[in-house]
Amino acid sequence: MRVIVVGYGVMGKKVCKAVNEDETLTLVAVVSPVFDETPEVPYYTNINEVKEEADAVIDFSHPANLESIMTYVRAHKVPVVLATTGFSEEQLQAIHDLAQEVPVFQSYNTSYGVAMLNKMVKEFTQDFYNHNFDVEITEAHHHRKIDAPSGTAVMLYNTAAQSIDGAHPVYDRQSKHEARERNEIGIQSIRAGTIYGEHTVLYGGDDELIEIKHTALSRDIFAKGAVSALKALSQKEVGFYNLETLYN
Ligand SMILES: NC(=O)C1=CN([C@@H]2O[C@H](COP(=O)(O)OP(=O)(O)OC[C@H]3O[C@@H](n4cnc5c(N)ncnc54)[C@H](OP(=O)(O)O)[C@@H]3O)[C@@H](O)[C@H]2O)C=CC1
Ligand SMILES: O=C(O)C1=N[C@H](C(=O)O)C[C@H](O)C1
Repeated sequence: MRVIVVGYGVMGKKVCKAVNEDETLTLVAVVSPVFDETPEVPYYTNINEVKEEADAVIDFSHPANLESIMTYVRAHKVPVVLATTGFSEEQLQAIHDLAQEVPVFQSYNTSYGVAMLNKMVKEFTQDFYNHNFDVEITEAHHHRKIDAPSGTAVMLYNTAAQSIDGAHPVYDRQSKHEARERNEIGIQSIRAGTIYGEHTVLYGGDDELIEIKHTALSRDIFAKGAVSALKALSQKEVGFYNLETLYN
């Protein structure tokens, strides 16, 4: 399968390496507004200018690229893995609309461990909540990260919120000065140093706490997860897939 990688930042470069290491995949071009080093394959600032033939696209870049990526995959009828974070509600709707035309995989985290964490949150939140536990989410990332909360924290919030009537996120306690409501889910972001990504879901009850935490020890988990997702996606019909539905 011939692959275009959109994004040539920290993750884009990792994904190029993961594509090159897979004997069933060929990297044909990379796309980024700026190249701080010269890629070994043809490179472009806009995906719609790519001249090489391609069978799939992987995106680890910025939400500003979504429209041009959608134009490309619609025109070429190829599957796309969208791993960028920070999409708006309108963009997420547009991604679901796109999935009526081509196979689309979208996930704010492509690691196996976070998929399992999300599964646990789906399974346990209702019971904890019914037993008067509060739910709080904390995420920590490197100081380069521009979006907050992290996409993964948004995903974990959405999963937990399914089990809590009237759930709503609270990002800022400093302007509130009120005791927390039962059905709120606090989401806190830390940005420091070179942290690859940490996500903790805290269930806090009377005199007891349970924390479920995922720590990324390398970015390879995201790059390899995206490559695996692409390979699985290439076998799928047109539609929308995430980590919960792709491997079923
Ligand atoms: N789903 C997952 O598992 C994971 C997702 N991510 C997400 O992947 C994305 C990339 O992360 P990372 O590689 O660390 O980030 P980097 O900042 O290192 O790279 C971002 C890439 O996007 C480009 N870009 C930045 N701003 C714009 C813009 N306004 N318009 C067009 N292109 C732009 C950058 O170009 P330039 O160099 O010129 O700025 C670069 O090519 C983020 O959204 C991150 O949250 C990260 C890890 C795992
Ligand atoms: O920007 C990052 O680095 C990461 N972003 C993703 C997110 O926003 O959840 C996934 C991972 O935690 C790394």
